[in-house]
Amino acid sequence: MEAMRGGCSMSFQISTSPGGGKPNTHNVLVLNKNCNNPLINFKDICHWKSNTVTIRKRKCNLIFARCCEDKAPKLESGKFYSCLDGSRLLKTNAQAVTSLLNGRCIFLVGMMGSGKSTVGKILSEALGYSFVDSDKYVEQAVGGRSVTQIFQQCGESFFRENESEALRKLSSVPQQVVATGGGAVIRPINWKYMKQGITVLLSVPVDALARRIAAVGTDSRPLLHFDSGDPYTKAFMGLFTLAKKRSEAYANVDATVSLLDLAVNSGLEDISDITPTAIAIEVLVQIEKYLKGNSSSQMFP
Ligand SMILES: Nc1ncnc2c1ncn2[C@@H]1O[C@H](COP(=O)(O)OP(=O)(O)OP(=O)(O)O)[C@@H](O)[C@H]1O
Ligand SMILES: O=C(O)C1=C[C@@H](O)[C@@H](O)[C@H](O)C1
Repeated sequence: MEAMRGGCSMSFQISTSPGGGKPNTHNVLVLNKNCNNPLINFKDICHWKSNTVTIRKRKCNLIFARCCEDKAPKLESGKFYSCLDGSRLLKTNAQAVTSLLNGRCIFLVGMMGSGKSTVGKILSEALGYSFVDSDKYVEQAVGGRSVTQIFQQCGESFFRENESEALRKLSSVPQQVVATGGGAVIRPINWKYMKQGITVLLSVPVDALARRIAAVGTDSRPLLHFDSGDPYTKAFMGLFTLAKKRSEAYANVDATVSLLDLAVNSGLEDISDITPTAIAIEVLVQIEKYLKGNSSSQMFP
């Protein structure tokens, strides 16, 4: 029992059934993390066993404990990301993926507001990569005009030409995380450029996208400019139509991070409870899965 004292900040109920033939006891998995906020009162534990295991290349002390029924912690299983120290987990995952990437870029794709820039910045920092926002790259390339101004003054096809040119140039530079524009997926030539690296889709339900965009307004999103409706309705209507049109194009990605799946697997009811760091970690997990299952991983380019 001394080994646990001053130890566990995180605990996990892995079984709600009575444990090991002892009535009124529950099996509990405790992750020992050297902090002074135990979720289980040690006097409630009637039996325990400790084991060191490696989870995603990180050594953890797992303690399988059995405690009285009404004293079992009320946490649901699967809350790894919210419980573990996110930034350390991010670093560990980034280290594992860096060597597999061999300098290849990551192209984050997804609808407007899906979090490509927010998550991309976190990822780039963890990997020691540069971060580039393709919309901002285009804005600079055409003399500092905003995306909205480009759409209004020169039309969408002019913007798309410049977007393709930006992706062509970006695809020849190693070690970058690129947040692509939401519509980058619609031109086949862009896939040729993006496939020089690893493409990852951030899949977010339209309702959540509309809420995020409505919170900051639709001014900077020319494809969501409608005459009538409140900001949420305008955003929802436009995003719904675009998402439907683009669903096949988005399916070309190498890996997908679905916020709905992530919420379910983490035991969260609301996807807005998933932090950008947790999403960045999941991007790395999915990239690792993709690269390990893909024997054609080569050195950049
Ligand atoms: N995980 C998240 N939870 C809640 N809000 C988020 C999350 N990620 C991003 N946001 C918010 O959503 C909005 C859009 O995020 P961001 O700019 O990163 O998306 P994007 O995919 O790069 O958009 P665009 O393609 O239009 O540039 C921002 O206000 C951001 O703060
Ligand atoms: O979804 C889209 O087509 C767009 C998304 C933005 O990132 C910008 O690239 C532009 O507003 C168009």
